[in-house]
Amino acid sequence: MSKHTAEFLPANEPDLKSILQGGYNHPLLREWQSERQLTKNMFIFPIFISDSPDEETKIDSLPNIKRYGINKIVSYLKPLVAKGLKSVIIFGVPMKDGCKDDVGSAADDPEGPVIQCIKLLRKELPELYLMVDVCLCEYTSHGHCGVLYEDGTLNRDLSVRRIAAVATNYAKAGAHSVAPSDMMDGRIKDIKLGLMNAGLAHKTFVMSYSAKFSGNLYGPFRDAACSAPSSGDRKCYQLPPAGRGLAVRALRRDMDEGADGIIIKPSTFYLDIMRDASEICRDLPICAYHVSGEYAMLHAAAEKNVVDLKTIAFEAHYGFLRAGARLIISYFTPEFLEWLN
Ligand SMILES: NCC(=O)CCC(=O)O
Ligand SMILES: [Zn+2]
Ligand SMILES: [Zn+2]
Repeated sequence: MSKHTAEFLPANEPDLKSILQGGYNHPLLREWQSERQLTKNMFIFPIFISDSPDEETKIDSLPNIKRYGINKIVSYLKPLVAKGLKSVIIFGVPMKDGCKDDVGSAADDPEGPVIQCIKLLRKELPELYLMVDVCLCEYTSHGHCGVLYEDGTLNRDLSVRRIAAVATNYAKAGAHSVAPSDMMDGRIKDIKLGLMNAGLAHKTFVMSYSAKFSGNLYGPFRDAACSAPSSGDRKCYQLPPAGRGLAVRALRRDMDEGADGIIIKPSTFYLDIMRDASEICRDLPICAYHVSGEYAMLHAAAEKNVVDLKTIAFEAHYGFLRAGARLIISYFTPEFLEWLN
């Protein structure tokens, strides 16, 4: 061996698997290393529609997000659609005095904000895919997600019947997809039956919030939707945060009842459940819901210069893809429509 080549040889036996950096030293390589990229069509944007037609109100705890009235929503969404927004999830916020009752009649009031919004957006933005959240909490006087017995516990049968009726009425009004977030046992089956009876099952996507955990991350949403329960909490129907086994059972059940897609909510704190869902429900699209509290925390950290907002948002959302999600409900949607250009 010449003096010249010897200096290029490692002193010891080379470990050919030890060097990884050659695989990601260039920006293009870093893209090649991600199994999947974020794309605009994965994003579903939550919107809040109230029953005061001209409303446009900032929500202090939910940065950059406003509650809109029916006269304001089209002009807000139109530029986003032009930038590539494909889909929204609609939340109704009835605020008029006396509009809430014990069965949540305002949810599917033909003159109420949700039905009016569905009809308006179908007409004015026909290319936009409309998913509608189905729950009773925004519309009931007690603020719970179902119908209650007199002792305040949940009447499952009445709740599920009511929720199936609401979902069917949204589909009749033109919703492409209904997304029950109430967590009542057995509602997917009843919603599917309701849609079948109405002749709408073949064109309505049932997106189940299968694994929705109770916890401390929904505060800003409750400010936006005015939907905090007036007494008690939601721990008897939303899943306990440490209950992985319950989540697995809920995933299996909703899939067996005919769900077309599955939501895991919240997202960053529940990536293991997202991975479980992508394995258990591997034939269904899995959707991560990056909820209001997660979004607000990232904003708060960015304001304190603890993180860079864009970098941390990409990092969080890449996590969902890695865990197996194909869709993302995110308040960052307008930003990603810019960032993904
Ligand atoms: N059904 C929607 C929620 O309950 C809350 C979502 C959020 O906190 O963004
Ligand atoms: Zn609810
Ligand atoms: Zn909800």
